[in-house]
Amino acid sequence: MGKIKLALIGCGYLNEIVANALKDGYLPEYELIAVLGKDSNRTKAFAERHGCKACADIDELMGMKPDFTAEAASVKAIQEYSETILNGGSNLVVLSIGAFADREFYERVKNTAAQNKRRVYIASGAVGGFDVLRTAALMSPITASIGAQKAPASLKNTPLFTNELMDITVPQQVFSGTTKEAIAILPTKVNVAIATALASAGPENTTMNIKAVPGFKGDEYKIEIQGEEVRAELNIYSRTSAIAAWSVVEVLQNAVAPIVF
Ligand SMILES: NC(=O)C1=CN([C@@H]2O[C@H](COP(=O)(O)OP(=O)(O)OC[C@H]3O[C@@H](n4cnc5c(N)ncnc54)[C@H](OP(=O)(O)O)[C@@H]3O)[C@@H](O)[C@H]2O)C=CC1
Ligand SMILES: O=C([O-])CC(=O)C(=O)O
Repeated sequence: MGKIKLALIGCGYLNEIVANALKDGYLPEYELIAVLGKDSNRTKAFAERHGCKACADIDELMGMKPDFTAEAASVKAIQEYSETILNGGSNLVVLSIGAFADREFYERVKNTAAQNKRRVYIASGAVGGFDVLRTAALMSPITASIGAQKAPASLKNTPLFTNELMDITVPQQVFSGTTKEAIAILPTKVNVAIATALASAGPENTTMNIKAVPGFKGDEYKIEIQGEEVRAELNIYSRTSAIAAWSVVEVLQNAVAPIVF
């Protein structure tokens, strides 16, 4: 039997890790066939490094008939391409989960996947524990929250950044609200919050707070849920966002594994 055809959307930091993991033998069932980026030179360079086709647009990518398409690009990419990917007969692995904060879009993508007998896989990204969140939410209504610690500099080029943040000497809360409000202002920083919310109390009902912590390196998330019988607290620290790429590798392994987690 031939290998499962994998296409990638995004040719940046995370998909470089995914493509290297494939090269290093973590995904022996798959072959990388194509990549779609934004900048054509970067896309071509990535394709050359990894021995696959550089595609200029989503139609060219889908023309390669991928079985799985893994996204590490942007919320906009998921908004623009998801339905084309599913209608084209590919499963979809998503990291820019923030796109699904929009209920109507989420339902549309869900229906498109079902109609095409394909699946959308929500990668655990920089957090995890979605199994326990989903299980608890089945048993009773739950409350859910996610707290994030980030370095002040990591908030640059976002509405939460002020120059004063670079001089703080104690942690400072910079955001408090719902996960839906958080992703609207931080589309590249809190996809984890929407993934957590979709697995628990929903984007409108899951609360989020973000603290800027001086001298902090990496990201730390604390997820807390409370149901009638189940309480869970999950703390996930990652020094870099590489964990998100490896979570895609884990999804791809799980999708073809005889024993499924
Ligand atoms: N769920 C999670 O836990 C996490 C999710 N993420 C998400 O993953 C995304 C990728 O992260 P990372 O690899 O570090 O980012 P990079 O900026 O390194 O790479 C992003 C890549 O996607 C490409 N891209 C962006 N928009 C589009 C588009 N519309 N169509 C095609 N290609 C596109 C970029 O192209 P170009 O180079 O031309 O700009 C670039 O190649 C982030 O934007 C973030 O939203 C990140 C970390 C954790
Ligand atoms: O890397 C992280 O910690 C999380 C992130 O960017 C996201 O959720 O979009």
